[in-house]
Amino acid sequence: MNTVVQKFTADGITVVGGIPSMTSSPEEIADFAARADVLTVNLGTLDAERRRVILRAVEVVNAAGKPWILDPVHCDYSPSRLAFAQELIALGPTIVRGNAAEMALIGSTGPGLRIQTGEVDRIGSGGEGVRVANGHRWMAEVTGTGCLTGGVIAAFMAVEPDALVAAASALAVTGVAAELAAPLSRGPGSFGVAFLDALSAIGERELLTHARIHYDQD
Ligand SMILES: Nc1ncnc2c1ncn2[C@@H]1O[C@H](COP(=O)(O)OP(=O)(O)O)[C@@H](O)[C@H]1O
Ligand SMILES: Cc1ncsc1CCOP(=O)(O)O
Ligand SMILES: [Mg+2]
Repeated sequence: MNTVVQKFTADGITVVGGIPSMTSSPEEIADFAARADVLTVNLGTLDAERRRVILRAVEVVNAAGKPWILDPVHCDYSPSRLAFAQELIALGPTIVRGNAAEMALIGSTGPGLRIQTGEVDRIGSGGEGVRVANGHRWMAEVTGTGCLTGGVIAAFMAVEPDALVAAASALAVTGVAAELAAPLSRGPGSFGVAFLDALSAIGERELLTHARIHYDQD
């Protein structure tokens, strides 16, 4: 996980019932990855040590056959980061999630499920896939909503083996939480707090009435 939005992302995972750990030390990463149900690899504040730690974590979860998600944060600003993201994609992430600018450069995600978030989230590529149309524009004005969304998808992957179902559910839950939080907020600052409150309180009734999930087929 990057160093910028660790707390916000950890809170998002916690309120949906997960147990987050932002571990990045070489001495500990193998033990934490071995214990985890799912790994999130977030490239937001990449450095030489983080690269080594990420490769070790991926090695451990791949050997155990556990799912992992890659967030290629800001790979559109650095050829070196983009190359590392491609190196990781060759190692077989279950999901790659990024914003439109990042995913435009990432291109193919191989067998990994591709997710492009934005005003409408697009899960899958080609003719078949799912669109989730929930969310609020203030999500784009709070740093870390993409990272948090990736963390919530990871939490759902820990309990739902079908990556597409896990991702569509997680994106609907975060998007509906944002829609419920916005009318209670004065702007992006209070929205960030209200969003965590809504995410912790959201239930079946809110989802059934607000979720906008569309399934596209060729
Ligand atoms: N204009 C928007 N309207 C509704 N939801 C949005 C909007 N922009 C982003 N989101 C939501 O915010 C979250 C982060 O998406 P995005 O901004 O694409 O990622 P990142 O923060 O990595 O750039 C996603 O859950 C997405 O659905
Ligand atoms: C600003 C920033 N710089 C390095 S990581 C990061 C957070 C990015 O978060 P998000 O992509 O979810 O807005
Ligand atoms: Mg991002």
